[in-house]
Amino acid sequence: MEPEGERGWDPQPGTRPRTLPRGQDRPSPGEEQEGAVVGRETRLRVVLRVRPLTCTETRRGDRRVVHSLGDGTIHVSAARHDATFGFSAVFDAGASQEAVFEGSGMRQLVELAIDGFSCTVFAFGQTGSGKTYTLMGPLLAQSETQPASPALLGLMQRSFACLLEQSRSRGSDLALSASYLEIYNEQVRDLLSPGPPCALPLRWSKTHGFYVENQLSVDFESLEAIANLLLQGSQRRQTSAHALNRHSSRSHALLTINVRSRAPSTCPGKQGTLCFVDLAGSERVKETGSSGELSVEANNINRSLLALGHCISLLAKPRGKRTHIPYRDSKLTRLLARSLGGSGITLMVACISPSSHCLSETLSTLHYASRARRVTTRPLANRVSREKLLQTLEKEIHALQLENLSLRQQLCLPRVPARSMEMPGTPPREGARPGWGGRYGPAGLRCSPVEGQLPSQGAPAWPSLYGLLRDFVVENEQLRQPQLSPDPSGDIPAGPSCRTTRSSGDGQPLLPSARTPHVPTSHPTRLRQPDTTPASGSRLPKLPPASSRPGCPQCCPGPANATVSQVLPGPLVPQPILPEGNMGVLPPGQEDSALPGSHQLLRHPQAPQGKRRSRGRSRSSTQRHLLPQELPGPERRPSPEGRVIPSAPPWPGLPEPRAAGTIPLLQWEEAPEWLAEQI
Ligand SMILES: Nc1ncnc2c1ncn2[C@@H]1O[C@H](COP(=O)(O)OP(=O)(O)OP(=O)(O)O)[C@@H](O)[C@H]1O
Repeated sequence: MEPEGERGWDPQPGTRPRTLPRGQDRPSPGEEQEGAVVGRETRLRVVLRVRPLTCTETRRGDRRVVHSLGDGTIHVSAARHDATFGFSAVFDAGASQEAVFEGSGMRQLVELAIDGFSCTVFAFGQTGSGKTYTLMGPLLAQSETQPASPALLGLMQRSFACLLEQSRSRGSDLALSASYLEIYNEQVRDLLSPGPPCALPLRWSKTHGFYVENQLSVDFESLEAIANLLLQGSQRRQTSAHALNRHSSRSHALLTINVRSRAPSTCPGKQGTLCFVDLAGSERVKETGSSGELSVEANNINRSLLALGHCISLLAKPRGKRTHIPYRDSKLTRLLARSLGGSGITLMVACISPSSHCLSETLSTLHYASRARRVTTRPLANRVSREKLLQTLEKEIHALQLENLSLRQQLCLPRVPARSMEMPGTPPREGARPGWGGRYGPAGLRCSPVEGQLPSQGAPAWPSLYGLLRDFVVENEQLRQPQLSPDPSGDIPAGPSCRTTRSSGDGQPLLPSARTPHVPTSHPTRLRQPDTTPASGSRLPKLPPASSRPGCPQCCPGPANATVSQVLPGPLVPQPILPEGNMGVLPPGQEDSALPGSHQLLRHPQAPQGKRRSRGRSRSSTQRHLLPQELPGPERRPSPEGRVIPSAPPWPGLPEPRAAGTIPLLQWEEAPEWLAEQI
């Protein structure tokens, strides 16, 4: 029995890292986060899973050389090897998937992610040792013919279910999104974006460490949606058959769930992540019979695992004696930097085969895992304060103004319409129609701060900032439409209120079931616009401000909801996907302001552009958005194939209160008249 404290972060309720009051126990500069911190030195938790002997191993007459002794210890007995290893938990060949989920502490990890921590679980071991099976169940093998039996579902699916269940039972309103990438031959590739895989840049920022630029994030609200994302992303992952595994993963895969709580305006919001890392297995080319491309892959896999092992050995030393940790030696170690040595909470699942044939690899995994148990992190919960959110919104507005201006220049339109460049708080000019300032300022809702100023306590600027932001986004969308997808029918060129998904038949079968329902062309949100062709010849349909779009009484939940959900392309809050080590995800809470250009969320360059879907947040819906590059210079835009389409606005978690009479909520029949008036 190992002493208390040697078991890694304890999965028992009540002994989890505590959240301290703000300002107490300040973290080191690189780790500074908004709001509460924990910062207590916490060991990685390492559990071991032994898979059963495979048919091939049994046929070959291999002997079992590992035996669980109970109480977290395992004994290896072979001719020249006799050793015992201790772990936080050991799951023998007979252990069910459920037992692994419950016994590994995975459930507690999910709760910690909801509490705002950056949590990581990664599986490692030799090829064919059961890593993918432990994390995902027999996902790929069975999906071709039939779905996996519920009893075989892995840690991932069980965690998704637990997350959604917890979210419901706590009554908390969680915004969930997922990103999924692989590191294949030292290239980081997005598994959720459509089209052929292309390498994404892995960058570093002084304040936020390593992050993947332009990674796609997909919102989800149901188990079915996230399970589909997992399945379809995994089908895009590189796999091959070799002598030891018919479905061998040739890349390291990182699936990250961002958990953002929509806290009331008075409290800071929590932003946690839950990252699943399915490492490719180490392999001896002689054993697997790999040659050609397979052996190149094997070399890259082994090299990155070696780099990981090296980092772990150095991290296992006491903090005071640690030298430089060479995270930069591989993409994998860069992305895991935060989980291993930073402020995350990490669970490692070591997987081994019991076969005598795999003895040396098994011993190597066991030594590796034992070392990892000495690694410590200082978990920090991520909080985002109102002030930070306001700053983000202001940056966002500024960026949108610039983008708007640039689009107008490209379209040879009048430089700036008076209303669109007014900042909240700017007094209206004599005789001018109420513009942004008028609609959202004193006469409308509440005063917003001028740039660089934070609102004083009790005078919240959110609604006006959100409204302003949203209107800029809508206007940008309108400006982009004529350039990007002229619609010869004269209909609104698929504005943000009528999104459709790329159908599975258009050569981009990605994630069909994970999306919001298609909005039929007859849906009232699909407005017809008067012809507003400008002198340049481009069509420039004008839409009413976002807030005034009529809702559909049949399928939109309510006026406020309808207004918001039909117009805006993005989800609630900026969802950058960068991280420092933690699976390529920036420490939540730092993301937004951290990244150059991350103030603006863009839909994926390759996203469908012809039609768009309604943003109704149906239970099984997903929305996709992407971290931008810097604004808005043409040289930073993706190629025509992957051009930047309208920015998805950051949508704060709080429902925006609209002052009665400021922006009319119209019945559908009243819309044309109101539109005409506006135009
Ligand atoms: N606990 C288990 N119970 C039953 N079958 C298992 C178990 N673990 C693994 N297997 C089976 O062993 C085979 C190899 O498993 P898996 O693909 O998960 O290995 P892996 O470690 O991910 O390999 P690679 O590194 O090559 O991707 C699969 O056929 C899987 O179904």
